[in-house]
Amino acid sequence: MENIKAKKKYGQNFLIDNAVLNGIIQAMPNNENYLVEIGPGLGDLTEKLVKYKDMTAYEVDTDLVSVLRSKFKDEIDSNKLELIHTDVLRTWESQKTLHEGKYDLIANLPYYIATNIILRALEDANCEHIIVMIQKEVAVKFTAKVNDKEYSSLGIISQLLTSDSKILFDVSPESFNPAPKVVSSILYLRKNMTNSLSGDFKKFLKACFSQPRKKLSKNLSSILEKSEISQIFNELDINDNKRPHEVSASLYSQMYTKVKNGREKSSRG
Ligand SMILES: C[S@@+](CC[C@H](N)C(=O)[O-])C[C@H]1O[C@@H](n2cnc3c(N)ncnc32)[C@H](O)[C@@H]1O
Repeated sequence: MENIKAKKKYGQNFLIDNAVLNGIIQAMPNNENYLVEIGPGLGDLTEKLVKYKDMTAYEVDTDLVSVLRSKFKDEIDSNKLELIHTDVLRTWESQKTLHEGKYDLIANLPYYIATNIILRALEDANCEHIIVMIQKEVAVKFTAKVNDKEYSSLGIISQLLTSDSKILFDVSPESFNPAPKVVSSILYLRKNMTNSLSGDFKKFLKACFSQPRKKLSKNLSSILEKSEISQIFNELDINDNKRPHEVSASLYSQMYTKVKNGREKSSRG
């Protein structure tokens, strides 16, 4: 390693397993989309990706950016690689998308903000595929289906915004330097480009799962009157005994629409 000490605060666990790097390359969708990488690190994945497509890489660490600038001088000079030195979450805050045009996100993500990055990518209208290495535990949540014990708001959001979600393969800690404490997985999400989340849907889900083992109706009582809950459950044929993980993503979406419509009606008087 180029005399660079991994920084914990930036979630730096460098991938050193060539078989895993090749596995990620094989998972790349065969399309005309542009490529975005978050956290190129020492550039081992970048080196393989840039052979296939022009791309942009976002890196927050000043020391790594200078290593990358010299390692990829030719690719940067020929505009095959655009290297942006920034906190990628700031870019999303200021411009809503990481690339003007359809793109796929491929990355070994910094785990301390992995969930946040995936949620931003799911809501970025230009991002079509998300193929990222993250903690297995988080990957399982994004792919969980109704009645799975890991099914929560992440699985619901993922189901509503994607047409395919799966774990491609697991990666053991020894494939990294330094080795993380947990097993990792490559998560694959293909977005349904016509769907989006409305208004405060994420806040609504937070209330629904505030106490995951309690009944959904109990959790909803923190934001709705008892009579509203009964009416909505009746209309959607939801049994009052259901726990939050026993209700489908589509029903959550329909429930939210009813809550929102009810609120709009009452504010109109
Ligand atoms: C798990 S390492 C992956 C490094 C490299 N891609 C690899 O596979 O070996 C995560 C990378 O994300 C970078 N990073 C952490 N937080 C970031 C942020 N907010 N914005 C952009 N990059 C970030 C880290 O500096 C690090 O290079």
